[in-house]
Formats: sequence, structure tokens, C-alpha cells
Amino acid sequence: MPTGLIENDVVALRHAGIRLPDGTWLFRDLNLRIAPGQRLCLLGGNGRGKTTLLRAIAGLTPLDEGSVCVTPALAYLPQRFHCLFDYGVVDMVLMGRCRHLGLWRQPGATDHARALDALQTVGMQRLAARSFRTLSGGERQLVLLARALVSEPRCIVLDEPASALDLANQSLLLALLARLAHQQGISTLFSSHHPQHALDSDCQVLVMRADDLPLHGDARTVLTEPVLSALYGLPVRRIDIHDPPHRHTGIVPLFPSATLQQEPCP
Ligand SMILES: Nc1ncnc2c1ncn2[C@@H]1O[C@H](COP(=O)(O)OP(=O)(O)OP(=O)(O)O)[C@@H](O)[C@H]1O
Repeated sequence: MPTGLIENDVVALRHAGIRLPDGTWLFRDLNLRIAPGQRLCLLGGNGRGKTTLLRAIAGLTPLDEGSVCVTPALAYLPQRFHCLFDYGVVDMVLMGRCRHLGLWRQPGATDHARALDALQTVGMQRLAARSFRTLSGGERQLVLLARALVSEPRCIVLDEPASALDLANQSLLLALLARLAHQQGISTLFSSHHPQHALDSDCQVLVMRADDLPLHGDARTVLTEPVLSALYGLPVRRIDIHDPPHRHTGIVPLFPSATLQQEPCP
């Protein structure tokens, strides 16, 4: 077990803090434990520190205070991925096998089969013969998710994984993360600008607020209308929708521009 992790936890942050170059703290005294199969959605406005926190958990940004311990089997999906070389899609997915291959070993038939399986899981098997650089933003996000899957992770850290996905693929992503959690005990931490994703996934949330401590807890409890309205600086309503046998909660932001359009021109 890696030093600093308690029981089966895959992530442990203790009194974690990161300071910006101007001396202000992006977050401070943050304590967080992620257990196997736990899903945590990070919410917060632009520039609140979601990417920075996820990068710190992935070991890519150092903390200025406190400590972070993570499982060695952690996969990280960045918000944007610039590919220096012209890799094929399957080669890109196979990079996820590096940890299992060791130095100088080429991926074998089993690794290739796993890569194709993972592409199928994310609905991207039809792109197997393409160059990664030629893919659209959403296709890239899904291929990088396949790369994370073949690494056999215990925890996946995803920075806005749905930012380029259409509604069907957002649904596929959320269902996949839930399945990974329930069937394989894989934990996920993901950031989003869609509180709906946290509610629909019935997961935990960490709400990163300006000038206040983060709120942490069950999405359905934490994401009240006052909390959402304060977070985004505009009125936000929660609407319960009963679509038997399912119950959904919709999040509706009341954009001022919508009301302006209804006012008669002077
Ligand atoms: N190297 C840096 N130098 C100065 N400021 C930085 C640096 N890196 C990040 N920041 C600032 O830290 C803040 C948090 O950035 P971060 O990318 O973590 O926010 P975010 O919540 O992921 O935002 P978004 O939702 O827009 O992606 C931003 O104000 C950003 O400008």
C-alpha cells in the first residue's frame, strides 16, 4: 500500500493548498479522501481551481501546503491534449499499457485486443485506423478515455471530460463511469460545468466557491437552488421530472438574456 493512504483509499489530500503567483490562495486546508468506487464531480466557475486541483492529484502540479497521496494505478485525462507526433488512434490507446509493459517491451496481441475493446467501450472502434490528429474534439476525448481504460486504473482523474461531447456521448460517459464504479470499484474524479452531470450520476460533489470553503457531499443534498445560484451568479432552478419509473432533476439557469428578449423594444 502506498505510504499515506488509509485502508483502500485511492486518493488522500491533507491540508492541501495551492497559492497563485500573486500570493492569493486558490484553495487551502483542503482535506479529501476517495474510496474505491467513489465518484466525485468538481464544480466551480471558470478559474476557480478545478484543473489545478486535478493536476495536483495527478502529481503534475506541486502543492504549496499539505500533502497528496494517490494510488500508483491512477490515469489522468487532461482538458486539452496536444499531440506532438502523428500517432494512430490504436497507438494512442496502447500508450495506456506502458505501465504494464515495462521498458523496451512492445505491446503484444493481448494489448492490441484490449485497445480495440476499450475503443469499442467508448463507441470509437470505427476510428481505429485513423490518425489521432485528424479526430474531432469529442472523438479525442473518447479515445483518451479508452487510453485510460487500458491502463487498468484504480482511479481515473478527468478534466472536463464531457466538454466536447454531444448529449448521447455525455450519457455514454456518465453511464460508463457509473458502471466502472459499481462493477470494478474504479473511482473517478471529474470536473464539469454541468451540475446536471453530478445529479444524474448520483455522485459526490466538491463545489469550489469564490471566497469561501469548498462544499463537499452528496450531489442531491449539496446542490440546492441557493448554492447553485450563488455558485454561478445567476438564478438557477431545480426541476423534478418524473418519467416512470425514473426520476430526474433538471437544472435550469435563468439567463437574463432570455428575459431581455421578451421585453418590448423601447
Ligand atoms: N501558472 C500560472 N500562473 C498564474 N496563474 C495561474 C497559473 N496557472 C493557473 N493560474 C490561475 O489559477 C486559476 C485557476 O485555474 P484553473 O485552470 O485551475 O481553473 P478552472 O477551475 O479549471 O477553470 P476553467 O473552468 O476555466 O477551466 C486561474 O485564475 C488561472 O488563471
